[in-house]
Amino acid sequence: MTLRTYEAAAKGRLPGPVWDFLAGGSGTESMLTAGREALDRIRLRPRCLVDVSRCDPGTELLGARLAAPLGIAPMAYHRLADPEGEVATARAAGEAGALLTVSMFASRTLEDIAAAASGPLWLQLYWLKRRDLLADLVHRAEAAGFRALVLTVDAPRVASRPRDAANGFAVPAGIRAVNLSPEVMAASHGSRDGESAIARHSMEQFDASITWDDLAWLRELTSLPLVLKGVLTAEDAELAVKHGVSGLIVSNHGGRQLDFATSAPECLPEIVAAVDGRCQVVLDGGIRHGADIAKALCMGADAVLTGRPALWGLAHSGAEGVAGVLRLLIDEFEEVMALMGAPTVADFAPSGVALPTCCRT
Ligand SMILES: Cc1cc2nc3c(=O)[nH]c(=O)nc-3n(C[C@H](O)[C@H](O)[C@H](O)COP(=O)(O)O)c2cc1C
Ligand SMILES: CC(C)CC(=O)C(=O)O
Repeated sequence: MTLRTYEAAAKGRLPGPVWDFLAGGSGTESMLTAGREALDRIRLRPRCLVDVSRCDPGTELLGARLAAPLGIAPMAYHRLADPEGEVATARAAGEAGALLTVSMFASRTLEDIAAAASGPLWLQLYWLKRRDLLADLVHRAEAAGFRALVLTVDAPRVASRPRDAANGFAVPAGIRAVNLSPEVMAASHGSRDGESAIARHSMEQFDASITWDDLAWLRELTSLPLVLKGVLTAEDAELAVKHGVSGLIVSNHGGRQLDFATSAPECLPEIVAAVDGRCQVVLDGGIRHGADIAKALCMGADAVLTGRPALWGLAHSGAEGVAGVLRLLIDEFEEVMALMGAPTVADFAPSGVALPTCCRT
């Protein structure tokens, strides 16, 4: 199996509009390829005659032990891909020793997901106008043993996504964001020609007025570490550190938000430099090979997240498929460690990559 096989199988199994929702991007879809192209242009600089008879891909992220610097990005509605949804994903992530970031729009309850998980869980949030619902989710996540909160900051609204608009995409009946009340999620359902219900829902329910000052409200609610997802500039990284965040996820939202943005791998070096070790940094978007993990680590990331490949695995064969996808990435990473002369994650340094000009600070 390769990731391509999982992808082809998922495409074959899922209804067209669901596939388009998973695979699609915003605007001209320029960002579906931009990050990938940047990653491909980064070349690895291996060292030789290093003892790599034992390679250990293990690491720690926000205090949690991981089998490799790898996690699953938050994605809404895993039940679109498999009836067990996030429960299957959590089992697989635990088995592989990978982090799972659960979307606020998960289609299984936080408690069921936590019961199936044997590895660390983070909860992702969009800032809803209904702060009482955010507070409730945060308290439930704490009680269920989630280890961190991820606030997605690149989506004051869901961007225009031509495929979803053309399909009049709506969340199918029978699949729900079960951690939120049906009234608040109603706009996500019910197809209308030429309009994405996901986008309509975000305009109705997301609070687009929040600013850095509002983070204090979230921080006072909980002692869980706060991670911001979607930061793409050194300026915002600096502000995030000043506001006491524990981590940043450098991300273009898988090409689904700002079209023509600088891509996440291009921004990573400037963000790592700005942060200067004051919080952890994770790269997200287009991670499709173990070598991508190595490249991210050399540029100073602590870990990476993969998104769509996990859903391809889930659509292919449920928990087994997700575990297969994670295993592929981790096995490839281990091989890259050996061939790079980097027996531990700490051995990946800036000298391990030749960066194209687009990725230089
Ligand atoms: C179907 C789908 C649903 C997503 N849902 C969310 C979400 O609920 N919250 C969020 O912060 N990001 C969401 N994302 C973005 C991912 O977290 C991640 O940034 C992106 O998928 C990474 O790129 P990749 O798919 O190329 O690995 C979603 C992405 C996809 C493909
Ligand atoms: C339900 C959506 C808001 C989930 C999302 O973030 C996405 O589709 O990119």
